[in-house]
Amino acid sequence: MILDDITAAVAKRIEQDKQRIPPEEMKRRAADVKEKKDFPFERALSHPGISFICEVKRASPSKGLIAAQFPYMDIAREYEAAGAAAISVLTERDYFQGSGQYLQHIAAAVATPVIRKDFILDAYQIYEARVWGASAILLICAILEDERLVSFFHIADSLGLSVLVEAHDAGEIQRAVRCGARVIGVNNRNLKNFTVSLDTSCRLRPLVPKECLFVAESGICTAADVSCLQDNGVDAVLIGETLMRSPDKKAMLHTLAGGRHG
Ligand SMILES: O=P(O)(O)OC[C@@H](O)[C@@H](O)c1c[nH]c2ccccc12
Repeated sequence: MILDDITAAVAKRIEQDKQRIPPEEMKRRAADVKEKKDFPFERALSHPGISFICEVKRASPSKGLIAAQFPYMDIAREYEAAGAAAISVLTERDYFQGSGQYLQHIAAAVATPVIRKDFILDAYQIYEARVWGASAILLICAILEDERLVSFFHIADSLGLSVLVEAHDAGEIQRAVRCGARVIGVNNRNLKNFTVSLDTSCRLRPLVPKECLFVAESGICTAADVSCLQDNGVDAVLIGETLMRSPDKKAMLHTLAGGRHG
């Protein structure tokens, strides 16, 4: 299964990274980061109306190479200028052609909160995210048992990092709520077989308490998709491919927002 292949590759990378910067050193560097810990990611998504999390993604296992040209700094600045509430940066190297460097450079250049999009399997990656300047991380229920989900949530929280907890079915939503998540995302893409259905978000929305922010992720292509999700009580949408393939990202974001944005 693809998810197992990805997590195996990520686990290997983590071990290599720990050789370069040992865990104790990474932890120390994270503690030294001076920025305020006031959860800007959550604040940005709390604004009235639907918020857009725009993703910087070069490739994916389901779509292959998405952006042959990848001027990631220009892309991030364009998202910011277009009014993105947050910017998601893929940092997974083997399957998404991402990099921690992309995140580090982008977070240093924009005021918009940045979320580290990766397969977090080890607390080391959470300290790394803080060192790189992220405001939030993704935790995926499907790859973390409860014990790690809870402990990673608390580590991130104590560092001032917001956590987007990703679920794909009712059981995972329950686990996300129980771990204390304040932001819950439903991935419309099934990571086991890559099928996409926006109905997944709409079906699961009522299972998430009103106090939580709800993010619909993946497969969002049109203004009709966005307005349908908004009608179903979604607070924010996470959009990658549609924006990455669009030569004029600002115009595309405006279109997706039904002309009400940017
Ligand atoms: O490109 P899309 O279909 O708009 O999807 C964006 C985002 O939701 C997707 O990249 C994603 C959602 N959850 C993930 C977990 C890991 C890697 C990637 C993802």
